[in-house]
Amino acid sequence: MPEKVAYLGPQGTFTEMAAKAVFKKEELTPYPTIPNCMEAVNKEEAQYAVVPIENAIEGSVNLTMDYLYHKELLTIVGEVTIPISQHLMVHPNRQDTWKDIDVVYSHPQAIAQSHHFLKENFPKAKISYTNSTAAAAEWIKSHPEENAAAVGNTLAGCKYGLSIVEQDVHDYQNNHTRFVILSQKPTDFQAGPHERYKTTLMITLPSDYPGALHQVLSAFMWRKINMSKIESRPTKTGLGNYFFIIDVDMKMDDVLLPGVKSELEALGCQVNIIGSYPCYVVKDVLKSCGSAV
Ligand SMILES: O=C(O)C(=O)C[C@]1(C(=O)O)C=C[C@@H](O)C=C1
Repeated sequence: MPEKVAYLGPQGTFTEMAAKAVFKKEELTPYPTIPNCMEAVNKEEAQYAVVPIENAIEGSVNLTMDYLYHKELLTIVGEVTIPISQHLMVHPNRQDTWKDIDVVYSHPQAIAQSHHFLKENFPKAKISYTNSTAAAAEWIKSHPEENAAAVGNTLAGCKYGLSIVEQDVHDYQNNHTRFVILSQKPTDFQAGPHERYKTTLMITLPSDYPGALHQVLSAFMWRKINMSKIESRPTKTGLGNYFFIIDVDMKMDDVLLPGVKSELEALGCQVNIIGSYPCYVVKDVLKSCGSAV
């Protein structure tokens, strides 16, 4: 039976590009928001969800992090990293007058990645946030009367018949986003050759005391486990209360990571291992229409 995969839509998002790298096109179903994608898996409407988790310029996608911790107890079964190029796109009617636009639509991550470009070129334009870059492109297509542009990718430009008037408007090169594949239960997800394995832990400290974080880190350090990411997020229970998200460069094993977990639990920490998964890296994404539409 084919899988059903919920991804942040509509068609033409970066998330769709990431999802297509590991799933068949027919398996993909767009959902309007990141929480909707995650809920779809929890309600068993879909077996998997693909959602963004971190961008190289703007950092973590907090909505995904927070939903994983506070709302939807899902497992990360895979990761896909793709290159990100943001373009400025207008309705074809505005191809020659785009320099006069007074509204720019896009997802907050895309706007933040293109902040300097927008400030330099459209200092007076109003910024209007959408649930995704493709939602911005779809809006421009259906509102030719608006003097507006969208920031998004080539796939969306092609799908919604927009004119790309300025390419690569993101402020820093080497722009990449990591996406996670989520499922209800750990599964042995495989989609061809992967680059490496990672394991993600969410750790809540019992209370704030001197050296607490140092103790947590030392449980990894003396076992020589390499961390590829550590980040704190508020537990939403009061100022100064955080949980930590830690990615380590290894597959779940029977000795080292269970050892870390018991050591930290003995210190009063709450430790959730939210996935041990293969990481896929996509080198090239769509650069011109052709197969996109
Ligand atoms: O809006 C999209 O196209 C998305 O897939 C979301 C998203 C994100 O949330 O980071 C994905 C990649 C880009 O960094 C910009 C936006």
